[in-house]
Amino acid sequence: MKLMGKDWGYINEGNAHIVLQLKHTEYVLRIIKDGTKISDFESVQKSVNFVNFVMYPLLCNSKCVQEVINIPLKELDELRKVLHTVRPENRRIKSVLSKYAIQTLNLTILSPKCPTNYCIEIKPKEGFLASRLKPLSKCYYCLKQYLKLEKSHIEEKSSYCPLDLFSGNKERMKLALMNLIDNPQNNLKLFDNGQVIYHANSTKNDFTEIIRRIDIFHSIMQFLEFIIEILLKDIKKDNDCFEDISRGAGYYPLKVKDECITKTDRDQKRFHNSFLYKLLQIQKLSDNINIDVKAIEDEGMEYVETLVNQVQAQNLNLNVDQHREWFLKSIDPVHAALLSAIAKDCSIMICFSPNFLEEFSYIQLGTKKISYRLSVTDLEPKKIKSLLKRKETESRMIDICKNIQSQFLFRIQPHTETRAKQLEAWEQLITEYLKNNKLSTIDIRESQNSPLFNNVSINRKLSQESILTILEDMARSGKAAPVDKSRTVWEVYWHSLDEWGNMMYNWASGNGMTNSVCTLFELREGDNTSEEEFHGLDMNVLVKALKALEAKGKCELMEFDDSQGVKFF
Ligand SMILES: O=P(O)(O)O[C@@H]1[C@@H](OP(=O)(O)O)[C@H](OP(=O)(O)O)[C@H](O)[C@H](OP(=O)(O)O)[C@H]1OP(=O)(O)O
Ligand SMILES: Nc1ncnc2c1ncn2[C@@H]1O[C@H](COP(=O)(O)OP(=O)(O)OP(=O)(O)O)[C@@H](O)[C@H]1O
Repeated sequence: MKLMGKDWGYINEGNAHIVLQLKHTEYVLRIIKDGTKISDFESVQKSVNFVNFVMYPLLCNSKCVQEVINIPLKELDELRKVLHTVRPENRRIKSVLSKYAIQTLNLTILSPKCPTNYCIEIKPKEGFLASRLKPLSKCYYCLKQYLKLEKSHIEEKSSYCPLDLFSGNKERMKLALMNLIDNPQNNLKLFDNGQVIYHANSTKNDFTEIIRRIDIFHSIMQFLEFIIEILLKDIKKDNDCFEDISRGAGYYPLKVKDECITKTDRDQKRFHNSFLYKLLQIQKLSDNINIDVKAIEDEGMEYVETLVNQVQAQNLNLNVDQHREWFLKSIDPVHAALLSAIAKDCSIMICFSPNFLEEFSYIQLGTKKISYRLSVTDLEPKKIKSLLKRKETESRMIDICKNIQSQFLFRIQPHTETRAKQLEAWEQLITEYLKNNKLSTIDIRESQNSPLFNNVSINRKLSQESILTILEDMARSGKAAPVDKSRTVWEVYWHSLDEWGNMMYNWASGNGMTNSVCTLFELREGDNTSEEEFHGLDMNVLVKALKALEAKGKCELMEFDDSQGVKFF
């Protein structure tokens, strides 16, 4: 069948749109999948205006040409039937198509004039560690991998981390892209003249074969350098700046890490005029904004018109730095969070061709000039309720991650580096627990009754043998010592003996107590020390700390008939 008199082909689809290319033209149709609510012309037009006048200018320097098209109902019905056979099964659940479609540039091709067009699509996701996730040191994408695994949406966790891609550090960016190639999921695709040739089920060998077949790059590494160059390029100098990147070679080893690396700023700032940095800035608009989304009652789409009206009434060009900064500062925080949500879910499309075309930017590769265009898709407005959904997803992911982290804690790891991290985590847990409960001893035989070592909520106990391993490790750095020969009862020093001694000495000298005698009872339980950290300290630890102070000549311990005392000098 033809679509509005044109040959067409299926490109791909997401949750909300099916994208069809209109062959021999430079356009695609983004067919809207209708849910319970049928799209009306006015709302589709508002959404298109929002992309044209707000989202696209915020992110790209070129002009966006989206328009609303009316598909004849007869064609739409036929299209639905034909599409059924080409759509992936997991997407077929939504099959009501709107008669209003969005016509826009085909971003998988540079131009229908080029016989060969390639495109890489990257859905980069959130490129920074959101404040709420900092305690876990895991970014949103990496956390969501646990959730996807739990729901069997993926078979294997990806090692891709958006923080690497957005770091501005070229080596880390290569690592990010390599990890995407290894496990692309819905974050990486390659197209050849609009046909997907690399997708979620492809393997790295397929990628090697594709790069060989494309016959532009001499290795995957060189291809990645080409992509990185485009992502970091100063968009203001787009047409006159080119670089020879033909040195690309070598293999960057894939690393496995269990924390997302946040150290980026210095590199990122060097690229403040790049597309990647602009995208990150919009994504970051949501951080540190605490919005009570539940309190917002409307359908949550009014902002679409409000923002377009503001841009038009004030004649703003959001390509221009000053206009953009002013605009972003002046808008409602909820609206800023919505812009951020869109930027966190968009796709970067880089199409390129070995057929040089003057009207496009290019990268010099040895003697070849590779024309390209960088663009973004999926910039449609999101509903306010998607902010709420995200908050809930975050909370679930935090719980899953905490569970996994504590399960990991309960089996002492054999691998030296992992084991060292695990012991460190346990030492911290033990000291904090004892400190909060004003305790100083652990009896290993009774440990199974302690909530510290017996986590009922996840049904995990730490074995007596493992507890001994941890305490022995703490003893090596003077943070614990066995009390008995069988090494079952241990004193744990959440401050070292020296630190305790100094605290008592400072208290005595600060309160005019030097050269006079006070009993250990007064020191430990008297009203004068009730505000001090050593108040209530275990008697054995207190005496040991005073003995260490005595050895330094700063006090003298004394025995009376029925009690002990100390004189500070
Ligand atoms: O927030 P996330 O990470 O769950 O993103 C959703 C995407 O999941 P994924 O990229 O696979 O993690 C999700 O992608 P998929 O459909 O899984 O390919 C959609 O992009 C969804 O957007 P919308 O609600 O349809 O507008 C996205 O939802 P929102 O951007 O509306 O939150
Ligand atoms: N203008 C375009 N030109 C060519 N291909 C496109 C274009 N826009 C989107 N695509 C392709 O179609 C896919 C689906 O489009 P898009 O991401 O816009 O759908 P969506 O349903 O809005 O996504 P989501 O699931 O994130 O809501 C994209 O991942 C991309 O591969």
